[in-house]
Amino acid sequence: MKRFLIISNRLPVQIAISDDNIDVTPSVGGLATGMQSVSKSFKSSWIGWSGVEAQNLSSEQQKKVDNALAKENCIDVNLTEEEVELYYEGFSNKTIWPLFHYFSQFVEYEEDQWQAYKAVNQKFADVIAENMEGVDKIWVHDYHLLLLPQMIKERFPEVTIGFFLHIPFPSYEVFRILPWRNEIINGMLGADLLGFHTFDYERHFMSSVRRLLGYDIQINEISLPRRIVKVDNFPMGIDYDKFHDAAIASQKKSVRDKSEVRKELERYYLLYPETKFILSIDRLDYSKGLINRLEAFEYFLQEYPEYRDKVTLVLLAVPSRVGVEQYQQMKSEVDEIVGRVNGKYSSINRMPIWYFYRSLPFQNLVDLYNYCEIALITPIRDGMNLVAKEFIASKTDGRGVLILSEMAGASKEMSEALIINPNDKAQIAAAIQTAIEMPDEEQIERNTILQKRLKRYNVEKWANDFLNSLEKVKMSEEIYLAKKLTKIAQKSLVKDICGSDSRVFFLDYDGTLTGFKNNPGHAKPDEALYDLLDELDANPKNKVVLISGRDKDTFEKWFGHKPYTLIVEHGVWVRSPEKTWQMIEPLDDSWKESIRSSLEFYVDRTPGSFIEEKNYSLVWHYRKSDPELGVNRAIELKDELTSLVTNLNLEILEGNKVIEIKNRGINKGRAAQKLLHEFPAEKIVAIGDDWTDEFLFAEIPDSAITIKVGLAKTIAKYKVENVTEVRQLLKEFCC
Ligand SMILES: O=P(O)(O)OC[C@H]1O[C@H](O[C@H]2O[C@H](CO)[C@@H](O)[C@H](O)[C@H]2O)[C@H](O)[C@@H](O)[C@@H]1O
Ligand SMILES: O=c1ccn([C@@H]2O[C@H](COP(=O)(O)OP(=O)(O)O)[C@@H](O)[C@H]2O)c(=O)[nH]1
Ligand SMILES: [Mg+2]
Repeated sequence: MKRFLIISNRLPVQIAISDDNIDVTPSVGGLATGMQSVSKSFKSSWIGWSGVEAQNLSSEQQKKVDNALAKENCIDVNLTEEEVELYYEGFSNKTIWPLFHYFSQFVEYEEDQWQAYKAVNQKFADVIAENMEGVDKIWVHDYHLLLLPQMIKERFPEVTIGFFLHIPFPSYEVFRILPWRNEIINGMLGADLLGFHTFDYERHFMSSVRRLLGYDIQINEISLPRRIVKVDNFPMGIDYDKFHDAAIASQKKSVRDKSEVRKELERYYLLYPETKFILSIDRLDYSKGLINRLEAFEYFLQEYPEYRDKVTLVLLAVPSRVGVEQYQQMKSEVDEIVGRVNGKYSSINRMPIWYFYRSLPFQNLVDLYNYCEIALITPIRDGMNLVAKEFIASKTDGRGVLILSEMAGASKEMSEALIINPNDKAQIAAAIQTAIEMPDEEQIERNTILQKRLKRYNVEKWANDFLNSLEKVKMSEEIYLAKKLTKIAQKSLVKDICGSDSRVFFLDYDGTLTGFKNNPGHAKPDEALYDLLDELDANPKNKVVLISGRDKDTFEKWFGHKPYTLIVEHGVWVRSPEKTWQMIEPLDDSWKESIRSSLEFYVDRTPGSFIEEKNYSLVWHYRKSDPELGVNRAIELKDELTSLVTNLNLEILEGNKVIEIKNRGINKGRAAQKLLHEFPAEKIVAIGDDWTDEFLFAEIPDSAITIKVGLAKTIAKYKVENVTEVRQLLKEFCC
């Protein structure tokens, strides 16, 4: 049976060494808690860091660590103290983490941290390489390992790679700040499937790909020169039943078996039955918005004095990344505010904030979720936030109110919560009051909907969805590659062609014989191309037909002196060798003025775009424009032209970053048919890259050898990857 590998910086268990004892404890944080449930239900090994700095270990201890991890199906990537400092605390948590959470003021740009980041990603690739036996799929997680997909793809091109980002992907305007932005995007594009929590993160990523690398994107697929990468959003779920069942079981426990937390909460409640517990749980991280939460709570106590004796904020801050300065600073700030609020609003018996700086075992956590009436979750930015989901799952009688920041990925799926802006103290305070006063029926109504969704789209479903998509990507990749011209097929084509007595070669120009340039006028034929076409044409058995959307004057300039047949403007004009240009059929151009004014309006509003005028068509080019603006404007323009073109008997042709308006019914297929009528040939070859070439493939006889350049969908029989391969093939047809 095939194995698959899960890769993340932090393993689901953490190792602590004291004297000769090895302590294995579950890791804290959404990735580990969520994926832990997943890894148990699949046959997989998990590769990551155990939390121990390797150079402190004797070989005896390392052996013990490895054994302890092996029991959990985990494999250790040793990190040295220096690597932890530069790669984990450094580039991961001082550069990417703050930048991707929009804290650009905290971002460090240190070359040595970047170098360490690359080296550790490579180290992960090495450990993966040692464990590849029987592996056909690898699922890489999170921002520590953004370069890893490409590193694996280079070494193991056959293996299918999925990548999931657990934190936000920022808007391009923020991402572009990073000096190493291109390397990072390219690293991620080594994956076959890229997953994000929300559609917003996905579209931010796509925008960066478009702007930085200029790749073509069709809805959620990116066409790389040799591969397709699929991008989608998969909002991570939780192990719903685990929380829900544990909460039910806990309620049934006898006093003796109850957790300390539960006993404490119950005792307090007996004394002060009017108390509402407001729960706040997260890692102590500036992205989680602890400061603004505490300030909003303080504001609430100040502005709503009637509630002072009726609320207690249970604040659980889990220690995290304590080696990073901002985290240390924040700890002091939190301590200070908690002190201030408690100092100001405590009475002899009551303290408004119960503050814990530690992590709690699962059962205590569930009891907190289950017992506290309100959860106050106010991150400034958060990839997802599983705590919000766990709180709702642990509500056994449907009561409970969730106050959730609109900046958490989870808010996209949890609109039944009270959604707040984490920077708006007054709004948060008002939400606390609403939560306290919310009637039970309303709480139950909201939570029933939330619970149903969380139970259905749980973490297992999330992982299955991701892995199924990964499987499909593999399949569609196979379909894409299915038409790829193999060496064997090529040999037999060449044999076929060379054994025949007459052949016609229909060759598209841009994207087929030459690569694209920003300015179409610069995509001139080079000497090697002239030589190749001359050689092909020299054989009297061959007829070379260049068939293009280009205008007549350009082709006259470039190929007028050559003895090839030229068909231009998608089939308006033909020029046979040693003859003059002829119109294939009579056409009208009186419509141009009315269309031109529409196009000019778009040129004015779309910097970088321009109009190309041909004899019987007008073309709006947007290759040099902002890619997203260009696509949007193209949609608008098409929309605007639709009614105009029908009345004028025109049609719109959408090509590669161009929109062309021309007389209806004129296309390369029709022109090729006419030519074949005059010059029937034993063998017909047609090569093209654009979808306008699909007309050509469709209209010529079924026996023709049709070849698409690139990976896109086609009715052609074969695909080649690029201009170089086209030229190599034509060279072989010179026989
Ligand atoms: O490993 P640490 O440095 O101790 O940090 C803990 C984890 O924090 C981050 O969690 C994120 O993943 C959650 C699940 O997808 C998501 O709900 C949350 O919004 C994210 O912040 C981090 O992404 C993990 O890699 C860390 O292990
Ligand atoms: O003492 C604690 C507090 C929290 N958690 C877990 O830590 C995770 C936090 O994930 P979240 O997505 O909310 O944020 P992250 O810390 O990953 O940014 C949740 O699954 C919690 O159950 C835990 O294991 N022990
Ligand atoms: Mg072309």
